[in-house]
Amino acid sequence: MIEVRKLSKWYQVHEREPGFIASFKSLFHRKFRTVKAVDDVSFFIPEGEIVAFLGPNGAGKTTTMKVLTGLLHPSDGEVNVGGFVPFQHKKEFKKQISLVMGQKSQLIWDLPAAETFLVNKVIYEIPDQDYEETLGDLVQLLQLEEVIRKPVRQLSLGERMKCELAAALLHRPRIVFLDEPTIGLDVNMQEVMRRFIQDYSRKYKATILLTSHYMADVTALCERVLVIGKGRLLYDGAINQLIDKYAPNKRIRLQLAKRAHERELEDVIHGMGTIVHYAFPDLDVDVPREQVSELSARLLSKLNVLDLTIEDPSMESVIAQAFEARTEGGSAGA
Ligand SMILES: Nc1ncnc2c1ncn2[C@@H]1O[C@H](COP(=O)(O)OP(=O)(O)OP(=O)(O)O)[C@@H](O)[C@H]1O
Repeated sequence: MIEVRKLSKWYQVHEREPGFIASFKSLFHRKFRTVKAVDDVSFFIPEGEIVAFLGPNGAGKTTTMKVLTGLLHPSDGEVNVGGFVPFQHKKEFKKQISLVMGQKSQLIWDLPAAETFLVNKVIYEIPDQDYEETLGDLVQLLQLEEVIRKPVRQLSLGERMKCELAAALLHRPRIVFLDEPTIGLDVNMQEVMRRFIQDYSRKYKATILLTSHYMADVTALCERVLVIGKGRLLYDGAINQLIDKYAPNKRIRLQLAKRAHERELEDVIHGMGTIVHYAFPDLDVDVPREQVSELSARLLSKLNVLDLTIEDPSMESVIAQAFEARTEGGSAGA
């Protein structure tokens, strides 16, 4: 469904030195530098799969998505999306895909979202009956009855993002690219979006490639992840294996009611975890995932605890570990 073979995308960046004279000279002698945003990347995503595309800032995720949606021409390599070559801009191709960018809006700011929906109906030539049916579904699933009648500028970020998704999915694309769809949303709204993305993929057998900096999005939606760093594909495989390999621990954070000596704490932890921070009343302990419940129970029974929370490592730290391991000489793939 999405086939990427040895894709590279380079940008030519104009190098300008600071200062007026240097700027003036650069009008006549332009210096360029090549940025390899995507470098020899290959992967295949079959129909109906939701895959996360992860990597630190500037890794090349958005550039890859732009090539896959036909917004950019590849510098090298081949790309096939749903049977089409994206940069040929075939009308049929546009009807099959959608790109949602959490930080960019396609909605018309001063009008209600319902008006943008009508514009999209015309652009994508959606038949009346399909339009009514899909719109009804989207409005119901995303609880948009009231929201789509207000001017977009009056909407909250969460309401606007729901409308962005609805606008992008009205033509029922079979392949959806989601660039940070939950960015800036509160925890409840992130959950609503995740459930919706999952339902949409199931209902329409849609293939989804998504980027997100939130670990919860990735673990809830995807079994497979692609990790990219400095334009190179570092990992392509199961998220569980990525986490087992690069994030084997969880962090238990405690607030103690009574001061305890560090030696006493070590006795309670009993080699099951490692104290990473202790400044009364706060205590942080890293523990292998499989021992989280046993150690939590032990800490609660042996210490005077006011509060206990269990945290996953951030996606950034998992990726940073994968990146370090790869630059020390690993290879992409589980
Ligand atoms: N239009 C452009 N001209 C020149 N360089 C660009 C352009 N767009 C992106 N780049 C560079 O290409 C590299 C990859 O950028 P890209 O936006 O694809 O990364 P990303 O993984 O999506 O990052 P983020 O998570 O910050 O969105 C970066 O070094 C960026 O500065």
